Amino acid sequence: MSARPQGPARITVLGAGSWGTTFAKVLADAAVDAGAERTVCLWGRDPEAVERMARERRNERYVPGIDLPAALTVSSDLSEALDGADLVVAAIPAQALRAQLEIAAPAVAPDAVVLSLAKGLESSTGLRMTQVIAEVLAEATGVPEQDWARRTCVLSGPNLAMEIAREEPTASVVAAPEHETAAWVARCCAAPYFRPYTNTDVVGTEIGGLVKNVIALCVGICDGREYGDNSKASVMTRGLAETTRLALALGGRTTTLSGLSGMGDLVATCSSSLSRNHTAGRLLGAGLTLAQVQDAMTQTAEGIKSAPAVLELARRHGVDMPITEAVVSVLRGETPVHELAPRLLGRDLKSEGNTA
Ligand SMILES: NC(=O)C1=CN([C@@H]2O[C@H](COP(=O)(O)OP(=O)(O)OC[C@H]3O[C@@H](n4cnc5c(N)ncnc54)[C@H](O)[C@@H]3O)[C@@H](O)[C@H]2O)C=CC1
Ligand SMILES: O=C(CO)COP(=O)(O)O
Repeated sequence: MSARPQGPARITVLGAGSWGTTFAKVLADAAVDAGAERTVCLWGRDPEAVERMARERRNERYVPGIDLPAALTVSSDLSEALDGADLVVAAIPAQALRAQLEIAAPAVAPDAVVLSLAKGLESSTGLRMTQVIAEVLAEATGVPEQDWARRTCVLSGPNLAMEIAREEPTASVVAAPEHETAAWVARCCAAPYFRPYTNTDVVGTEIGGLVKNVIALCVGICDGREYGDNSKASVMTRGLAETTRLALALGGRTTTLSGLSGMGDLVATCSSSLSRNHTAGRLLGAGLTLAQVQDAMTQTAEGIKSAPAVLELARRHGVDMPITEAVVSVLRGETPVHELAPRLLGRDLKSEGNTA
């Protein structure tokens, strides 16, 4: 692929929830900071909500109290939003991405770079989001899937949207199959309060981001049961071990999992009351049923839908993921939350030596 434009570029963010809105702000602030001729458009599917955003210059539902940058435009018209976009950012929840992208695909330029922000597996196929994106765009445009795969990247890291919206200092990772692509995308989103690192490990970066949601559900359950820090640190550490096993089996790298998009994101999500996955777990741990938790949640907790797909993927690759397995069993109503700890601690002792 040739170098992406150093000069003018048009960026479109699809999805005006908490992360899409926040990341659009990052991109717009980054362009102003760099003095670059980049335009950033945020697309949302609800025309009324988008009109309100345009009028009030805020997205009060998802990022309350945050002013949108003057340079950011908003639209609910897909063709207008995507017209001429060099970089298309997908900030749509994992289970909705395929259907939405199928609608958007005819308006996506055949040489665009696509960046996925979602942290989930598609439950019907077990595919990662970069795989879904390449598959859908190949089907719609006739450009071969491997060409889209080369231009499809992921951004992941300890990135709780609300903290970034408040411009609290944060680091992240952009992973792309080719370093040049990752570096271009990183330049597009490097803002005074947001520092992207780059790598070429798309698989490891995606797996770290999506499995930590499942581990955060388990840590949330510990909080709901009022267990202390030993329990939570044990789940986080062993959670990282099983995440790393899965990532390596799929071709990811250990260094990715010990970095920002592995350990970094796990620590942030499992420690924060801002995390929707942690919150969902805490409510389960406090005794709510899954249906009650889902009713109580107003934003996406990806781990709930992704957990069974993660387990299925792990089984297909012969990877042992006991925490994920236990969380899935709780979600299916097979293991009551008070039996989660005995289930995990009562497993056969193995001679794992210093790998633990
Ligand atoms: N909020 C956060 O702190 C972070 C979220 N993420 C990931 O970003 C992805 C998006 O999540 P959030 O923005 O947080 O979710 P959210 O729950 O805040 O918002 C979801 C947005 O997606 C829209 N949406 C839902 N279904 C849609 C469809 N079929 N077509 C178009 N739009 C649709 C909703 O209208 C809403 O605007 C998730 O995969 C999440 O794991 C990643 C890092 C940080
Ligand atoms: O991915 C996130 C932080 O990096 C956000 O986590 P939640 O989706 O659990 O809020």
